[in-house]
Amino acid sequence: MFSNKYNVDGRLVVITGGSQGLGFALAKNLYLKGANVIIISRTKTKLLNCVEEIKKLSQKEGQFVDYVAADLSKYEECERVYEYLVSKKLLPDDLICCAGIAYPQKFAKIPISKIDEGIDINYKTVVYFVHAMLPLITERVREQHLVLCSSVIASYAFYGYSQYAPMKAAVKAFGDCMRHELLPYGVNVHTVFPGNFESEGYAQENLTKPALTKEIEGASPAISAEKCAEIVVNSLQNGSLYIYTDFIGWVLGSFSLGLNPREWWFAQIFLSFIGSLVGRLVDLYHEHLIRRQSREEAKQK
Ligand SMILES: NC(=O)C1=CN([C@@H]2O[C@H](COP(=O)(O)OP(=O)(O)OC[C@H]3O[C@@H](n4cnc5c(N)ncnc54)[C@H](OP(=O)(O)O)[C@@H]3O)[C@@H](O)[C@H]2O)C=CC1
Ligand SMILES: CCCCCCCCCCCCCCCC(=O)[C@@H](N)CO
Repeated sequence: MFSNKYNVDGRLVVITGGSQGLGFALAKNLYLKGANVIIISRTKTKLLNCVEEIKKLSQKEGQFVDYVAADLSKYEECERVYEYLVSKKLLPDDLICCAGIAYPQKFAKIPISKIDEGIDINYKTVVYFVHAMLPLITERVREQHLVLCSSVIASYAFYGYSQYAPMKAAVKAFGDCMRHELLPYGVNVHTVFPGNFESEGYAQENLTKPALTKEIEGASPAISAEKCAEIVVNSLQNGSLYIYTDFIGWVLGSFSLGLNPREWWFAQIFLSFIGSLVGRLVDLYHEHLIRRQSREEAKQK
């Protein structure tokens, strides 16, 4: 119906988790390309600093940047964002959901509060926020982009990510449902499957991340948040529905194609064949690492 390409200039983009990491990098990237942006997160002081920094990148007269401080894991706060937009007569063109958190640790060592936090921040901020925004999204048929942040972990869940991987798989599934349901309204639903990138959240998660988890995910060296944002925006401009930010993420996504959106048809189909042949061997290698570690731990006792 509408082009699935993304023309940034003059659009109004609302970014959740926009006060740091990927969300903030995306806000700066899009603002530099002429978009108007509204960033949302819980901490007002951080948001105020971000707005000041973004303003310095202004490209033209009247370009707009604003913030809303809200905890989007609470539905009333999502409704407050909706009311703010309506009261200011702001109709977003695009929504980017970046809020997320990981607490990598052996499951037995994860307090229930961290499991709740994983559900709240990775999942509820997405479904509650999109639900509250629906009246604006479905108001009339027009080109819109809904961008959800999942993770490579949704293609391959492994040791240490029990608090996080299920939520990112849920975000992927939610995006797939929305791609169908919002199609009649001109909404392109894009799901991002980032590999590791540097951010405040990434630094925090590394404090609890087991050595084995670090070893397995070493295949995805952290890139800068700015680089990650640039890849995401380029992919949006190319019309990609599933967006990968590094090679290993693209390979793992190709290994699990199923009925998913795909590009480079032959390359990805070839890889999905390779994946069905050798994928289990990769996992068996990781099982070997786990057994080796538990033997070493047993020796030390
Ligand atoms: N960094 C990485 O290696 C990877 C990250 N990802 C995903 O990419 C996304 C961005 O990651 P990253 O930049 O590292 O994240 P950060 O942890 O650095 O930033 C998270 C942002 O979300 C906001 N936020 C947290 N909770 C809420 C809430 N309840 N309501 C509103 N805003 C909230 C935070 O601000 P405040 O605390 O003030 O609310 C902050 O702005 C996340 O979804 C993450 O899971 C995926 C793959 C790899
Ligand atoms: C031939 C194929 C070999 C495959 C080897 C498997 C390697 C797995 C790499 C997965 C990297 C996961 C990065 C995302 C982590 C994330 O989301 C957190 N950092 C959250 O912030």
